[in-house]
Amino acid sequence: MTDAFSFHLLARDGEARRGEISTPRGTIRTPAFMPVGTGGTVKAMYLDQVRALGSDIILGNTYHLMLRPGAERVARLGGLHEFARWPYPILTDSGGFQVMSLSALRKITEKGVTFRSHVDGQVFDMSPERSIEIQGLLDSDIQMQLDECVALPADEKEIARAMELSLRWAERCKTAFGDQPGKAMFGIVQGGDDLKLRESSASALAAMDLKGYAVGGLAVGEPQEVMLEVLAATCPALPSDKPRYLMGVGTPDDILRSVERGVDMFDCVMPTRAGRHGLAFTRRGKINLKNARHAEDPRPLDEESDCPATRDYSRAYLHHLVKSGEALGGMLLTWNNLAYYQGLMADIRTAIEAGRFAERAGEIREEWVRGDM
Ligand SMILES: CNc1nc2cc3c(=O)[nH]c(N)nc3c(CCc3ccccc3)c2[nH]1
Repeated sequence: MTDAFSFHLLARDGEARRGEISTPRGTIRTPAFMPVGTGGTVKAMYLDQVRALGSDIILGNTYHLMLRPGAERVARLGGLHEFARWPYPILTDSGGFQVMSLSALRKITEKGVTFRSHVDGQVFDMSPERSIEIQGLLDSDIQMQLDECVALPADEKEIARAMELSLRWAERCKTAFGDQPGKAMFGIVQGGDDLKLRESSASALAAMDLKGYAVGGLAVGEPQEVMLEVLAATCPALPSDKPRYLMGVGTPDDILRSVERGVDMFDCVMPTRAGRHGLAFTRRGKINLKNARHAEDPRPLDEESDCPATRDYSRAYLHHLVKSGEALGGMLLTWNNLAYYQGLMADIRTAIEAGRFAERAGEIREEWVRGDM
């Protein structure tokens, strides 16, 4: 255990990196998938199951927690780790993205964002300083700067305005965060699909000498090739000795292609949300358990898995649970999906260590399309 926050590169394979982030609350093996635990819970899971699947870190959400139960209340109850009984690292978002996607009446000025809560209509002001204060009250280990993520398509002037505002907010967040050895504040690269703006955002953030860097403004509906182009232009402009976090990404294929371009950390609601909607990720591709073809299929999702949800329950039973809206359906499929995602990340980490990431990625993709026997 250590009292500092540090990133160590253990191996490289092309642009793909195998690393480790050491924090006082534990080590994060990268490339890492971070399950989304928005309100202090990973939906339909017990956190000790989440841990047992190999999750080194989960995400919390400033926007949701500040509205309910309130950041000061969580602090009075000992912080988010105590509140949710998760003693390992937590990363929290700054709230700006959620304001733009969830709240009504939102106004952005130099000072910050003003918004009306989607819970009870109460109006809130959130400045970069207040966002960092809230993340501190939550006792978050990795805190994100407040930023403005513009919805694409947008014109170049609008993208530039939001990118430059986000840089000024990064400076203010860095000042507000100050010097907290065991914690980190990450900057967020913006710039839409404009590669020049992306490069200037990344370079300006790199000059701030932050402990980590996120690539924001993506996974907002753009085609995969646009995301990949942005990554190819952005990652090289970021320091190679700091972690890179691609926000909101993604499908298994997105993750493989982003690791290939130098990304270390990922978050996505896909495995948990899809699980609650009857969708199972397997190494032979996706299976929609709502489909009637599973009604009498006695096979488990994957007999070779060591996850009980994947190995011990028939597709017929999962189909029945999903069709009848039983809570256990979402629980078992969420368990399966997180097991699949964490298994994929472990597979990726091993392949990079062995210098065979490209080959392994090809084998993984090939198995998806070979389809389900
Ligand atoms: C799904 N796609 C997606 N694209 C994103 C872009 C941004 C962005 O440009 N700026 C910020 N601050 N966050 C973003 C997020 C939210 C990620 C998150 C969710 C929950 C907890 C912790 C973190 C995004 N998510």
